[in-house]
Amino acid sequence: MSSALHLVHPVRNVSTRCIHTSSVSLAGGRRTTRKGSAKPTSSLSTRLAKSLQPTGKANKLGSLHVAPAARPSFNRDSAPHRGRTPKEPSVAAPRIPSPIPSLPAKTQKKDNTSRNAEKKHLAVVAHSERVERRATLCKPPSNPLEEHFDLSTSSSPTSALPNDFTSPPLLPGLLQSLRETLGDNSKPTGIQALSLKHLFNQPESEAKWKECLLASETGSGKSIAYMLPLLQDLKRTELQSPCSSRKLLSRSLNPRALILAPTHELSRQLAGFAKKLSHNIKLRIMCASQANSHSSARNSKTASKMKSTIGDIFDSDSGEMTIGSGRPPSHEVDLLVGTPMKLLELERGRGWNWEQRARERALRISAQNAKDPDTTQEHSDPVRKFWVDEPEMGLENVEWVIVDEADVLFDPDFEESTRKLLADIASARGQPVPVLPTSSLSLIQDTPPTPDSPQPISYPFNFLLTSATIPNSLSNYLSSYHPTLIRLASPKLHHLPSTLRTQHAKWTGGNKDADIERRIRRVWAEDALAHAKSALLGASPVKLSKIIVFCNKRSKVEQLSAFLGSRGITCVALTGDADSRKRGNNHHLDGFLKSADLFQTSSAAQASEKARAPKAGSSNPAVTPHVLITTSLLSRGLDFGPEIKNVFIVDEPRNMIDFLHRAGRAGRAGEAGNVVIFGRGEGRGSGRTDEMRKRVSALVA
Ligand SMILES: Nc1ncnc2c1ncn2[C@@H]1O[C@H](COP(=O)(O)OP(=O)(O)OP(=O)(O)O)[C@@H](O)[C@H]1O
Repeated sequence: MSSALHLVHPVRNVSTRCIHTSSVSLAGGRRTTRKGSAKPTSSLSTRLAKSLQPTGKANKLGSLHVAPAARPSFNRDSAPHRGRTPKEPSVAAPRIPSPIPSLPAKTQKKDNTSRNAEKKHLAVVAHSERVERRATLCKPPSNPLEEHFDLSTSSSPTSALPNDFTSPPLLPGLLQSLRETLGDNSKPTGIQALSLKHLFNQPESEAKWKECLLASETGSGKSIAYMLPLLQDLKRTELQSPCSSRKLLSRSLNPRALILAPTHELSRQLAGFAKKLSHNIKLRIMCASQANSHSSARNSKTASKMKSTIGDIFDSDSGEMTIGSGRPPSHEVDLLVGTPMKLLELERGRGWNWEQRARERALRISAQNAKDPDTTQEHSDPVRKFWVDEPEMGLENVEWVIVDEADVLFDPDFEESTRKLLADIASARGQPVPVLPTSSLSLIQDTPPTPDSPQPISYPFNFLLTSATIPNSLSNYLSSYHPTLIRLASPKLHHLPSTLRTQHAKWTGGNKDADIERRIRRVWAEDALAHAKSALLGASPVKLSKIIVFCNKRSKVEQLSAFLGSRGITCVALTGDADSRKRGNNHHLDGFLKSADLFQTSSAAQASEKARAPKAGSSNPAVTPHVLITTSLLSRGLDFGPEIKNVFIVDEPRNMIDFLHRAGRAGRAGEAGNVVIFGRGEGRGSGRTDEMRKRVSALVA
């Protein structure tokens, strides 16, 4: 290949010039301007052929000497479109002397030898063009995703990976729960096999603690990949050190492991999943994720849930936790799941940051007043009554921290809380680490270390991060501060799941909401057809698909929901501040989330089991919501059920990371799914749609 190209390139340059005689300067020939405006005495190929005539010198085809590639004098596109500014300034190419002086054209007669040479030359040119075309087609396109993803995170070697959950041996109870959840014949996915191989052994180096990043495409089972080593280790250490030998701790809650997640919904789902997996090994799992409700003890659903979990440290009437009672907790919590903010509140005390928030607010207002003195605002905080309380959680026992959706928790919105919490755990365990100034993470560049380079951070606990997307900022942060961290990545990282089909839908130019409605009805019409076919074949019935529609703005979510409602399509519309999110459970997503009842008490589970039994109208989209409209809020980590076969992306996502997570709510765990991307077919905005299409195709596995 390479030798062919060596031969080809000089010829290709000549041939290109040969084709565009209208626009180039010919090496050693007359300079032509535009087609027809000059009369070259012979074509370039003819003259080249002439130059190849055997002259007794070593100018045979095998050692073709062609003038080095001369830069075209102006852009190819500029000549036929007169009046347009050429993209590049027109620079006259230097006249390059022909390697062989050509014979005067008038006096030269074409004899047989020269005709043969010309034929040979034309064959070479044609061949070189073919090779060139093929090379262009085979060349990998420059990846349009480079600006978002760290594409250097290569997949981990997949040789000699366990292909069964029994190797290395899982605790029998854990294996049993896993089989109850996934089925008897389930096999580990790629990322789970990597986890089984690397996270079940003690670290080989002197370091006591594991540091690892688990990265694989959406829906590939990362939760199990980190929960198995975590739950197994928690149980193993519990068996090795019975309760009686543990330290008496002053706080009510003293978890041994934390899972951090960006939303309450995800925290609840993860806690439920961990609970199900640890059912047989009897670990105590708790979700600290109260919803975004007003901070008041009375409203706290978390408190009542905690109460039922850890009994007598709660006031039986008010549902409040009894703080500072001096009594050791009657039950310990092994694993606590929550958002970084919620966990900080438990650890530092509710309202720990209100003073700081008030200061920041005062600064913001005075800056605003300085800018616009006419609209002077009050500097002092309005009188607000918060329920401020003492810390409730101790971190001394924490031996595992899992950062789920790590790229979000280390992005500017979350990084401060995440790093504060990690630093607090390290301090509580007697090994303080420096806390970086806010927002410095995103500025870290992947540059060689210098004396001023950041010092690596070594946390005194097992530190696992996981995500389906590794942006450059996270990758650089990890390289700088956690250089020894192991990166385990699946081969399909930064690709859409292979079972997910992408479709592009064009706006008709009229009412966009009506376009969306039409597309929804088209999905259901296809379901009805498939159902009719399967009924004919006696196969199992096909259910009406459920659809998630992703918008960018709250107002759009509300407007679309109202429109579809008026057209007889009942929807669940969910935005960040929706009241339904304040209830402290995931019931607002019932019918969409997979196993939404996992973490409920048994009576609640029975109730929802009853509620899930097919009812009259349950397949009627006018009665039971089959469409969930939301923003990127729900695009992260949530495991939607297999009924979610379609994701509609109606507003262009902020970036391709966002796109990948939105699309990844369907096509999970090997289920088939479709992602429909809406965009303009022509006119204004169609350029962006084309760009999007290009980027999406780069994500298709
Ligand atoms: N080995 C397996 N065999 C079959 N199903 C599995 C297996 N592992 C996980 N699953 C199922 O796959 C689904 C997706 O798993 P999970 O939510 O952990 O994916 P994820 O990689 O964390 O996705 P995301 O990146 O969106 O957070 C779950 O319903 C889970 O039960």
